[in-house]
Amino acid sequence: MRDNGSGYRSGFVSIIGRPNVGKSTLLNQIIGQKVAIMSDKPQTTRNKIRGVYTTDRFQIIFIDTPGIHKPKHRLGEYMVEVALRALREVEVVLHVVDATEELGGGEQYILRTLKEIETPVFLVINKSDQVEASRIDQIAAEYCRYYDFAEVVPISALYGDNVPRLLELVAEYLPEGPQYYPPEMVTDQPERFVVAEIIREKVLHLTREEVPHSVAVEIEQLEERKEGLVYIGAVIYTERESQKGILIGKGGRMLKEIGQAAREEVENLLGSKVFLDLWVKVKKDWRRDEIALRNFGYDKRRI
Ligand SMILES: Nc1nc2c(ncn2[C@@H]2O[C@H](COP(=O)(O)OP(=O)(O)OP(=O)(O)O)[C@@H](O)[C@H]2O)c(=O)[nH]1
Repeated sequence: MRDNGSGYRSGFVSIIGRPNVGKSTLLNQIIGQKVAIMSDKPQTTRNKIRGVYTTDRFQIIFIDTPGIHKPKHRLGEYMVEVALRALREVEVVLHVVDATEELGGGEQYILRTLKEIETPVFLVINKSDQVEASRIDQIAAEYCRYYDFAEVVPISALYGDNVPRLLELVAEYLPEGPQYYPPEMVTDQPERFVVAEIIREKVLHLTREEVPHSVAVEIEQLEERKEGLVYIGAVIYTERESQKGILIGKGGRMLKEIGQAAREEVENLLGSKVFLDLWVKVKKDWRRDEIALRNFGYDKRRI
């Protein structure tokens, strides 16, 4: 770890934006490996650090902060407050918008709410590969009518266009600080954890209602069996027998679908063929069980 005073800069950055604007794609482009899990269901991410980007001059730690959504009920208002508090604690907020979408009411709500924080907010206009260059200026002007952005940066998260420039700009806003994490570390989530998250993501995508949030995944084994083939033994835990039934599905169809989708993605992550051995077990009320929570990686002491 470097000391203060060396000119080294470091700090925490949050990526926010409406669903589907490309937040996960951006993070993956920056970190260069799949670390963020993508899902269309809220509260997918339970762990805080999503990625670390290190150079010899600066280190940016991307952390997860809840997004701002128009509250539909009292709890919603509370959640907006939680989100704002989190955004006040970072050095820079990257507000990602989709260049192919019109600036709608949901977006205006976010921009109004952001006025309650002092943190510098960048307008990151994503999917610039999809529109004419002249359109970018129009979009920038439209958004800047609602909010005084610290910087406006058009990018293509998918192709990486202008992403290095974005990172350099972020670095200018970071205070002098230590290198919190070793340079080779891109996430505080070990490989097993990322694999477990991928499986959990598939469960979230493919199941409904009460099942998703009662699920935890444990990787019991992850080892290279022979050249280019990795064996992974994983258990999906649920809280009730009925949920187990849903996860397995008729004739095992659901479990097969989950396994297939997860396997393809894990193969991309690990860069090798994968044999994914997936099991479903019931661990009654695991969410209220401290030891089970710790075993699944939700350790309060590490947060
Ligand atoms: N053409 C183009 N497509 C992009 C770009 N960035 C993201 N996408 C696509 O947009 C879709 C949504 O991207 P995600 O990264 O999942 O979006 P997100 O904001 O993380 O979405 P949520 O997890 O729902 O909040 C995906 O199909 C991406 O491939 C881009 O720069 N150009």
